[in-house]
Amino acid sequence: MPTPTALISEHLSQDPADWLAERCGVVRHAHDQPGFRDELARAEALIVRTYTIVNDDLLDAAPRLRVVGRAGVGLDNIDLDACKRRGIEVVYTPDANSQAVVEYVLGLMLDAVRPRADLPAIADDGMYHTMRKQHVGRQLDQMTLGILGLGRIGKRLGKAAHALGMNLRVCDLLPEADLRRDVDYPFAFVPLEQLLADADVITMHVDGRPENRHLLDEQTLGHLCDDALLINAARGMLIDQQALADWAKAHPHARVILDVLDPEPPAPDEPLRTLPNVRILPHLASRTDTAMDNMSWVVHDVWAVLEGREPTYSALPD
Ligand SMILES: NC(=O)C1=CN([C@@H]2O[C@H](COP(=O)(O)OP(=O)(O)OC[C@H]3O[C@@H](n4cnc5c(N)ncnc54)[C@H](O)[C@@H]3O)[C@@H](O)[C@H]2O)C=CC1
Ligand SMILES: O=C(O)C(=O)COP(=O)(O)O
Repeated sequence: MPTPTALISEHLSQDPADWLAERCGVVRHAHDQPGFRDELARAEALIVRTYTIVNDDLLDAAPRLRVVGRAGVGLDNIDLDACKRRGIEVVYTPDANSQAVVEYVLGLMLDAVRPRADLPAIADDGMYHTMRKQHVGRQLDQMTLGILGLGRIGKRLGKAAHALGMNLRVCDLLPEADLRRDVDYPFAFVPLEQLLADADVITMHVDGRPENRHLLDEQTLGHLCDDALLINAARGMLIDQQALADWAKAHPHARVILDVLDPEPPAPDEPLRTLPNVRILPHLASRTDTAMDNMSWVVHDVWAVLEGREPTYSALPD
């Protein structure tokens, strides 16, 4: 076969990129830089992460494309139907960053109930004793965790949270029996509204399918406890941000941690930016060296498709 070209439009670790370059042409060109469409016109493979929007408009400019590799998990930036219609395979890396997300969310929870990282250095003995009086935290084993979405990430997080003694509530679209088959720890399976009402900490791990847009809106947010801690490290589009800002303003004892927003980065006038009980983080959940490498090995499946072999992980239904 003539040597195909793979176009890499976002970060990819060096070793996987080198591995692919030993097999085919590799071009790195950022999706938001001039000249991207010219490279796209020559590419048989496109390797993306979160921010390259693969829709009809992009695919119209990619007549030779045979495979899109998503280095990562979320597929909401890729129009799977459009790819399928054109016979373009989509491959991705399920579970490549689950552990990174779990450790990140656990860290956020631990720090929220008992802050350590931001404590000032001890200046004198008076401050030493004052700090001991002031900094009394809470324990996770006294809390209920609501996991919205018991998929790959949610299941691992549930295991860790159970090991720490947390009481678990779970909401998922899948049948309860299917979920229980995959986990060996106890949880209560509840509807969304009950999960929001019962939990001290709510963590979101559902996917960004279009129907999930504004899953948390003014109505559903109204079920949260006044002092809830809400963490979203899944997708920004899951939450109506104006409704969340209104809710956070009205509930000063509640806290919100958002690793993801819609759009990213958030608009300069995004109301959530200025609220003292809202913390915005720049989509960091998957950013460990291990997870970034794991995701980048999507090149294995990209190359499999280019060679006419079955990929290990196809994002397209048969
Ligand atoms: N912030 C970050 O860096 C990262 C974010 N993510 C996001 O996390 C999402 C979840 O990842 P995985 O656990 O691997 O996905 P998954 O597909 O294994 O799990 C998603 C679960 O959510 C459930 N679900 C979907 N819609 C629902 C709804 N409306 N109500 C209740 N349950 C619902 C599904 O049935 C499934 O069990 C990804 O789709 C991605 O968007 C993933 C990795 C890193
Ligand atoms: O895998 C996912 O869904 C992610 O959100 C990972 O984010 P990234 O593409 O590594 O910035």
